[in-house]
Amino acid sequence: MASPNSGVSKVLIYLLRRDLRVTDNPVLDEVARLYEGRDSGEHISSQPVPDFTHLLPLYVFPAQQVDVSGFLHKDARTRETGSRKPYAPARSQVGNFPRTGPHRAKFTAESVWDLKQSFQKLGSDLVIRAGRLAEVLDDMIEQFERDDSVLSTEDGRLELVGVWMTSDALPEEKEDEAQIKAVLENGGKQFRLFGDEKYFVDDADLPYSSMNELPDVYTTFRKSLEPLRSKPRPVRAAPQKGSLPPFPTSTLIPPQFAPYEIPTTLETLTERLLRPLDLDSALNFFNAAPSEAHWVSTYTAKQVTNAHPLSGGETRGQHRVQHLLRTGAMTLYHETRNGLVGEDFSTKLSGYLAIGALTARWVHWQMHAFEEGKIPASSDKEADDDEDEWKAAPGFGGGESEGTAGVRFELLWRDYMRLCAQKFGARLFLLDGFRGASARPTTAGSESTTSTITSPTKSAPTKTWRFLTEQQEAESTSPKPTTLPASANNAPSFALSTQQVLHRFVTGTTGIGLIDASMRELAVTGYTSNRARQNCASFLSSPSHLGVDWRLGAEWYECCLVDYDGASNWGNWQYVAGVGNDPREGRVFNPVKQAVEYDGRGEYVRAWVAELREVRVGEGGVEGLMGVFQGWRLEGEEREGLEGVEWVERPLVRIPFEVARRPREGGRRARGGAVGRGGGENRARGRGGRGRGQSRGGGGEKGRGRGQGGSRGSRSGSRGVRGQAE
Ligand SMILES: Cc1cc2nc3c(=O)[nH]c(=O)nc-3n(C[C@H](O)[C@H](O)[C@H](O)COP(=O)(O)OP(=O)(O)OC[C@H]3O[C@@H](n4cnc5c(N)ncnc54)[C@H](O)[C@@H]3O)c2cc1C
Repeated sequence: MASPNSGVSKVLIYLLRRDLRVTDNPVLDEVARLYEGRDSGEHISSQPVPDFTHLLPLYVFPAQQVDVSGFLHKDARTRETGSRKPYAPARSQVGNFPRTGPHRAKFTAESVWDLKQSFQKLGSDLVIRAGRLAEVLDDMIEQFERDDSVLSTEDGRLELVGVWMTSDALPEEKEDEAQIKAVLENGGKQFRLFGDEKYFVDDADLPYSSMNELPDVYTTFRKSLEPLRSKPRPVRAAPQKGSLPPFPTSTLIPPQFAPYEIPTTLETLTERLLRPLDLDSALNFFNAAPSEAHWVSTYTAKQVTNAHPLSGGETRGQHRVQHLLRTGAMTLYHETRNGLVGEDFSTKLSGYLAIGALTARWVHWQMHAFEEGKIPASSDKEADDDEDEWKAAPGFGGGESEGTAGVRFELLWRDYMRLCAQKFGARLFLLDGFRGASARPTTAGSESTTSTITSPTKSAPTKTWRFLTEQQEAESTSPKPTTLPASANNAPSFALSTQQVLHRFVTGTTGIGLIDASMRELAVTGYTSNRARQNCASFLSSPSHLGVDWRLGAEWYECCLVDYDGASNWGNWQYVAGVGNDPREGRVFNPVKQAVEYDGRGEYVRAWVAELREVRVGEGGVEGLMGVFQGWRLEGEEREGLEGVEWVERPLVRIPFEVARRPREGGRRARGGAVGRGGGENRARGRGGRGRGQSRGGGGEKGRGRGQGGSRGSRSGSRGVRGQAE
């Protein structure tokens, strides 16, 4: 190792993307190991070690994914190298939506800032830039190397020795990696890609010699890895103060290239990111967000709150895990996970996992410690380790519970989605999905799987889609309907363009309560539950409902979700749209039946569809809620004040659905459930049936481990429900 004081600082850049953490971080672990001269013989790679004296952690807001126009300098100055043309706004391909909406922009800013503070606590720092990744690095190298650079001062000079970064499974990120590699290697610098270790099972422990062997069915994949509790590798320790090489003299670090400038506080960073993202004016129904003043319920005093009020960052993510364990929410997860209202019905860890602020195996080991009766160690010293409180937590020291096992089960879904993305490459984004008969074999991006990928075992059934533009329609080979399906709509003369249908879908004005509640919640908070996501995805894509090109839904989710993760989002959309890895053909969610089962008091729908809050549902139980679940069914006095409301008068779809009385002792009825005739995806499995060996889907089956109707299911007792499809 060269001495830090030799005048020339040999700089290694650690370029961070979706690995925004210091704990359980393979790159930092390796850097610290080399810097400290530790050699346990466990080096991550056999590549030559560059001679570095300083570490420069770098995060770049990627201009193709995030609109960076808010960073434009108001008097864009021109440097000698010439000012660059500003980047075009980052928009999605099919629907032209902003690729990163306000919720994730804010969450990302918080995560980046938290990381910066963590590096500062370690005696280092994080440099923030904006642009295309390879261009930012290219510019930095050029600045480093110019002899006449204003950066070469009596303080010394920086010399870049290499760039290390974590690999990613998606094609766009792979392209970035290839471009960065080319830039580095042209300049004679080292480029090193580390495995992405934020997942549950390490790549090296998968029982496949190539991605071609990855099963097309999740259950088969899961079974090949059971028992899940024994699968994750140990976490890598967080670096300690002094264990990382020093941060280079900041005056020597090349500035952000023109015409952009980088804000210097979290507040301004967030403000600049949000500046171009004016979702509110596009969706001016936002005043429909639940507020206590509007919340009227004769059934419950529970107030509806934002289900995802969480801020970004590793520190907050670690707190969240500790909170879930300490309150028993993780232990009870199997009972609550299909909830729709509240903060703790599910873990809400997805945002932290997506951005790499937490790793799935870190979550596993926290649960493991808890299960073994040990207070999980947190790197956050502020956490209050009140021993008595921990000991009183449900499940503490009780071994693996149904709840913690359920969380492991879900975390593995995330692994599976990512491996599918790796296996099928760009097919993740194709209309006919993984199953696409028309898709050409793709070369997977992974270095370990460069072989040509064959089609999955099942080909895509022929589907009809409504497209947004004539051009998209012309480019597609599938048959296209021109109006909404008359049978479902029940109003054949009512023909809207796809654009109008899509607008009503994303603004939560379809006329189907569960869908509208979820789409409004998504736009307002950046989160909606898995149950609601499945229903919305099915409703948009199914030919018996809207039959719209599912990629538009996936893109809208990409825009809005705080927890957007390319593989999980597009993989789940494919799954529900019937072009992905769902082994069952033609499954359709009936959002009215689902509302009856999972929102049996109408709390969720009435929280988010403010127009329905005043509707009196009487004592009619589920029957009385039919007008909440489909506004057009409101009659007489119930309809007062809603005359002329477009989605009440002319819903996009009318779903025939009746509530049938059943003798109490007769039909099959699950705990708290409203179900007489069970729909396929929600069949009762009883408390104990956590579902090992049961088939369920990423976008689909979530009924395991809880009665049909779920912990928040209808309390309608002796009533059964009948409806179309499921
Ligand atoms: C149409 C659709 C789109 C989706 N888009 C995304 C997305 O962009 N990002 C994302 O993280 N999840 C996505 N999911 C999966 C799932 O809905 C979310 O992970 C979950 O709702 C997040 O809430 P949670 O953290 O409380 O989940 P929990 O129920 O607490 O689950 C724990 C963790 O397991 C993982 N997980 C759970 N279910 C799935 C699943 N089906 N697929 C992959 N991972 C899963 C998540 O990391 C989650 O944080 C999508 C699902 C559907 C049906």
